Amino acid sequence: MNDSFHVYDTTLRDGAQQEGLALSVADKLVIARQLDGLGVGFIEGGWPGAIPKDTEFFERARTELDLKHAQLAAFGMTRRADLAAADDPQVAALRDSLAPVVTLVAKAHDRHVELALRTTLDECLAMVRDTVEHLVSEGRRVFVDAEHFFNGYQDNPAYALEFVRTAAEAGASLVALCDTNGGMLPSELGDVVHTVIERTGARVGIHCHDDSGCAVANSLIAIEAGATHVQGAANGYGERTGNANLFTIVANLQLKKNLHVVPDDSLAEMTRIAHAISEVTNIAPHTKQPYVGFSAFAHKAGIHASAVKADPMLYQHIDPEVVGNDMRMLVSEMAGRASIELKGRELGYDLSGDRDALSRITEKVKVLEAQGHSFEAADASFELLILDELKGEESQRFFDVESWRVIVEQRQDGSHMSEATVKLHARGERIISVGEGNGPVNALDTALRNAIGQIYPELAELELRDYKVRILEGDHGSSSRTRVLVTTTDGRDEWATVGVQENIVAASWNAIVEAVTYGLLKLEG
Ligand SMILES: CC(=O)SCCNC(=O)CCNC(=O)[C@H](O)C(C)(C)COP(=O)(O)OP(=O)(O)OC[C@H]1O[C@@H](n2cnc3c(N)ncnc32)[C@H](O)[C@@H]1OP(=O)(O)O
Ligand SMILES: CC(=O)C(=O)O
Repeated sequence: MNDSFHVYDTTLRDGAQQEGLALSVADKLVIARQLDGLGVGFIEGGWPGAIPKDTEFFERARTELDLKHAQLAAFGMTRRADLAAADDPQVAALRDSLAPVVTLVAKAHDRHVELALRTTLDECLAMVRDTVEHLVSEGRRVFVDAEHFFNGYQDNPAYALEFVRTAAEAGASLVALCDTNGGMLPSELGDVVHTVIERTGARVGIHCHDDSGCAVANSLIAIEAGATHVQGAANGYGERTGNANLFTIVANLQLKKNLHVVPDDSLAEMTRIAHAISEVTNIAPHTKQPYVGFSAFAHKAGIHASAVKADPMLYQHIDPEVVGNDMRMLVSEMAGRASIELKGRELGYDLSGDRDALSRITEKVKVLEAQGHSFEAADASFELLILDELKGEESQRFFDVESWRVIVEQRQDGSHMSEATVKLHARGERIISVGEGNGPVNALDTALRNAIGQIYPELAELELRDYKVRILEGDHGSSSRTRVLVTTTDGRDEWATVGVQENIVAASWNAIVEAVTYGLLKLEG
């Protein structure tokens, strides 16, 4: 571990303070392994003694975690006022967690000492001193989180500075200055960090919250001002608007500030790690998250695509591969020929030599988007459109639909049932099939699959995974156009198709027919 600069992760403690986030001990162990894979120096596991799951986490970590890079830190408060550190059960729990590092939180803002702790500034400093000395004498490395440091410094700089000196003199390896309320702006925060280092000589870290939207910027400016330890949480998790996003900080330091804070090959795993952690937290990944978001390198505007075709770096601040992400082209009404060419390449079609086909596809996309289609989230429909242009519609028709109909029935017990009939022609046969379902779309899907399943039994593998409806032109009420997006899977891959019609069932039918056509094309190889 590089001790001259620390990346300290607080996902399992401060990140877990996020509304809607509840981690089991098993979840915490999985996340710790992912963070260790990223190469962070410290993982704050939680607050043993205060939260039973966190006590268990540290117990299980001893046998179940084999960390390669990180050391575990146990978080907790200093001794209570008027209690010896050695006699305080909370302090004992930190010691007994056997974590090599203990991070103590203490109040660096005089107003908090008076109103929340209801003690004197001298007693609060003594609480810091005694607890640090006790834990250091027990062989622990101690970090101190100076809670509300920046607001404290604004109100009473003498006390805030004395707080830092006291912690350092007692043996704390560093004092992390916390923007607990998250309201600081970069220039002011940077000046304070600089002054603290100059006036105390202590090793200083930074811990920021994002209430002013500046947590990452504040962390970076603190590091420029001399902080050598940065705290943050995966995906920016945390109470209120969250903690500083550790992934953004790490990528910025490594790629923009030339600070080698994690191994290069681990940085290339960052997108995967960010998404793996989202899976565990069960919080959908933030698509616009810098560096690791699904949209972080997605290009939509035609002008951008035409420049990206010449050199992707004309519209990207880094090569996405460095952080394990991908560049993506989005096809929409904003596409130009370059967007279509690049998207085609992404899907495995070389359209570069066929300017006419590119123009026709671009035009078709614009017309269909104007009618309500959205190809951005329906790659499979776009691919069928390319194939129509390249091979002709006939070549990819596995079946011709003669007609379909569906009824919805409410029964005496209040339950609903739908029944669909589909008539189609495939391989020279006329097939009539019926399907039942809990709704009209389900019934139609079943009827279609029953019909062509007789000829293409492979179709049994396909499954409707997701179904989204959007009413377009809302001012027309029930006569508005409807866009349906359907996601289908064959158990290995997923693909999305789109259907647009005035009638919601017809829109769904179109999306399903495209989904099945695409599925058959895939199965055909
Ligand atoms: C900025 C941050 O995010 S800090 C981390 C905050 N995280 C958490 O609070 C999560 C875990 N917390 C808990 O489980 C509980 O709050 C506990 C176990 C710590 C304390 O629970 P309780 O004893 O019931 O006290 P309660 O939560 O009501 O109040 C906190 C007490 O700690 C005291 N306290 C707060 N900060 C500190 C500190 N840094 N050092 C010493 N005492 C402190 C308060 O004065 C208050 O004392 P009181 O009980 O005499 O009024
Ligand atoms: C310690 C901490 O989480 C804070 O002050 O924000």
